Amino acid sequence: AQSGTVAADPQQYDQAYLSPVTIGNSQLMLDFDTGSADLWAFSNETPASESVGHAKYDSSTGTELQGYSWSITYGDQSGAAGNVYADKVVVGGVTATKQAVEAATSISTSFSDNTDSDGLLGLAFSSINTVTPKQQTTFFDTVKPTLAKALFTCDLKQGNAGSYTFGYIDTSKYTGSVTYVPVDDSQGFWSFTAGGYSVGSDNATSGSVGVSIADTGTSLLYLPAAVAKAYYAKAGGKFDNQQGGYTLPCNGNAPDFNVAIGGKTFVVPGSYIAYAPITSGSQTCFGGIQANTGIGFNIFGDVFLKAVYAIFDVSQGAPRLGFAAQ
Ligand SMILES: Cc1cc(CN)n(C)n1
Repeated sequence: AQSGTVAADPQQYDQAYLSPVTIGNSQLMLDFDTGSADLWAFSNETPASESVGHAKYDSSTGTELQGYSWSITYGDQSGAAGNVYADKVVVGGVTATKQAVEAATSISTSFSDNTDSDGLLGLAFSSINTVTPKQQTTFFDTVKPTLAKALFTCDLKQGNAGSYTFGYIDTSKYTGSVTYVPVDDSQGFWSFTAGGYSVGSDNATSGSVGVSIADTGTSLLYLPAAVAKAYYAKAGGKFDNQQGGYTLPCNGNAPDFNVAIGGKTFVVPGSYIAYAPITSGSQTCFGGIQANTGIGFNIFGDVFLKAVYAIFDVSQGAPRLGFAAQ
């Protein structure tokens, strides 16, 4: 049975985390994304003008799936599209001998401009994979039957390298016990229900945060508008239309955000919520908590995930998420 671990290296401001992946004879840095289900990469089929500074997948090592294609648009309106190959993919020593690899033939500018990232490796449920005419499986679903345990874990860190594991839980990565909650995979996401919340030292949580997805591919923590409003009322922040979201002082006094999941309270340090100066050197920071307006559910992105050790577990039959403090 297989198991392995791979580094998750943060980009500036932890905007995304990139991990080394070998596809055929190509080595690329991919953004592991539990909020989508396509493994796609810059490739020899990507226009040279769109792939300056990126490592590319050389599809000559793969077997083309004739007539297959893919096209994806993410929540931030970035997107890509292209052709499909079957090729060998290795992540942290875990090998998928015939993984669907989606070679990009067109890519939006936000991907072309981010030269740290050579593509995405989707870890949501394969039910939302975009390949047509026959949907393909994610890397995790492809290797799942060969893994020691049918699970993967995520240990992201603020401003430091974290890691993903496949097939095992690294008990040295967390403190205390793991709290498991059921996952509703009907929309293809790792969706769970978060409970009460509180701001700052008063850790008696109240209210209900509600339906949420665990999404490593999203940088921030998107919460109900009322919860975001309550947080910034205590944090001395304000909604800034020009910035397109809440901002707050970068002065190190941002209060923690506490949220109950499965009856256990998890703490997001205020320092994670003073996310990044709105412009270089500014004393005003863009907020790591934003309203989920227009999304329809909460997104527990990297601002939350780097405060916990997260276990994405289908070993029990029904999918579940485990969270532990780190
Ligand atoms: C590229 C990308 C991935 C995600 C989250 N799934 N977003 C919002 N953008």
